[in-house]
Amino acid sequence: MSGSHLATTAPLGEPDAGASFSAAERAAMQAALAAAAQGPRGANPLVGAVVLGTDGSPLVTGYHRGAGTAHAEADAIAQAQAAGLDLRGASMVVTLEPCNHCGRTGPCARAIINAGITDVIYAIDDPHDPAAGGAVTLRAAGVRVRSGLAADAALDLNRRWFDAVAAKRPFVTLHIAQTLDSRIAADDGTSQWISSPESLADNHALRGRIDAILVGTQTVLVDNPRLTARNSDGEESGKQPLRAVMGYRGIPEDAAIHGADGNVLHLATRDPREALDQLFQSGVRHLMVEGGSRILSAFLTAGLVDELIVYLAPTLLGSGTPALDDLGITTLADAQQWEWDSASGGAVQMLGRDLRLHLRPARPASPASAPGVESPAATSTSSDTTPHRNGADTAAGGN
Ligand SMILES: NC(=O)C1=CN([C@@H]2O[C@H](COP(=O)(O)OP(=O)(O)OC[C@H]3O[C@@H](n4cnc5c(N)ncnc54)[C@H](OP(=O)(O)O)[C@@H]3O)[C@@H](O)[C@H]2O)C=CC1
Ligand SMILES: Nc1c(N[C@@H]2O[C@H](COP(=O)(O)O)[C@@H](O)[C@H]2O)[nH]c(=O)[nH]c1=O
Repeated sequence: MSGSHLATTAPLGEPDAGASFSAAERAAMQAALAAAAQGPRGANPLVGAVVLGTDGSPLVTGYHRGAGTAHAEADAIAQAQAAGLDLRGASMVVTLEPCNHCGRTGPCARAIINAGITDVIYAIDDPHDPAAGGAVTLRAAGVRVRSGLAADAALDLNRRWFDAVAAKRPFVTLHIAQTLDSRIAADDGTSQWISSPESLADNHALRGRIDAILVGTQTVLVDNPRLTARNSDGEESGKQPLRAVMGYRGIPEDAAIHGADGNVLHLATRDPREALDQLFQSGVRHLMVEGGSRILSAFLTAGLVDELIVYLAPTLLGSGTPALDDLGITTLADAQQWEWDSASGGAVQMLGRDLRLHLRPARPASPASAPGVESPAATSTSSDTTPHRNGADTAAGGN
């Protein structure tokens, strides 16, 4: 999965047209998809894996917990080894083709072979060059490999991640900490704090997982923020994100954002795509856009937001800075549509007195999806052998 950084335009491979799957394998794939959804969205795709014993019964379930941690397959194998299970002759059901590269956590194809697993069933291809994919390595070692099971669901789980990688830009999480009446600051510019301590802790945990955090120049001038990841004692904790500021105006020399490490990037642009390009070139694969309203709106208008986290406080201001500026929408038909994202902690969480709302862009509407018109996509269950993504909008990924 750390191979997400290796973008390519190679199309995903075709599913195994003739592959058939047992009821136990189908059930295991559903469990693997559910496990995958427990991971955090970000630089790597969500991936889950279930190991089945020789009698088809599930032995262990693993999933990927984010960049730098064990891949789903390695997580499952480690659990099995910790439990003293012998995996020789076992099957592995996984939501993405096992990786074949040595990232930070070692190639999963090799780990599967070493564990003695003899059957691998995966949903969709690792969109790296297929010739370099884990399936090739597994088959060469005599492992029986089948793919295409629940391909639609597996693709949908990470669809915005696939899009981001194809576009060679970071995965973008948007943060809004707002009042019930959609204000992110009061009329006099005060805003600390609208969020509950629990929401702030959640936000700091997120800051510790991302590669970079971005605000507008106005937020730097008004708030003089540090933008570090800190623990409940206010101390910097763990990995710190690159701090990025977007806008033409310069950053004051004495601004707190410089910090002790000076790990700050001034993006002298008002173009979100240009900002993302510069961040991508700096190695950023997961960006959190923190605000303020004009920056949030610029990314939303450009369609460059993959995940939305709204901390909603039961507070009213009546006036002040609105969460969002103009999105260029003048009629309801052009409204942006979002859907609740049940992955990565769920769609709605209570954080102290706040609600944490988690959303992702709705799937593009098809003409048949108007009210009263039954959409085949909405009514059919996920096909097990539908074609994988077509090559046009796919790129790198990998597990
Ligand atoms: N509650 C919350 O979650 C948060 C609240 N805030 C609050 O938000 C307020 C600031 O919000 P806001 O005034 O909207 O300022 P922003 O922080 O969004 O910064 C706006 C500035 O960014 C530059 N800029 C860069 N790209 C664009 C673009 N595409 N469109 C417009 N401007 C761009 C412009 O400055 P330039 O002339 O330099 O180009 C512009 O003046 C503060 O009061 C702060 O406290 C901020 C973050 C989070
Ligand atoms: N007011 C507000 C937020 N404000 C954001 O936090 C920044 C301050 O960061 P720091 O200096 O590191 O503590 C500020 O500039 C703005 O980006 N965030 C939230 O989660 N909830 C809130 O109520």
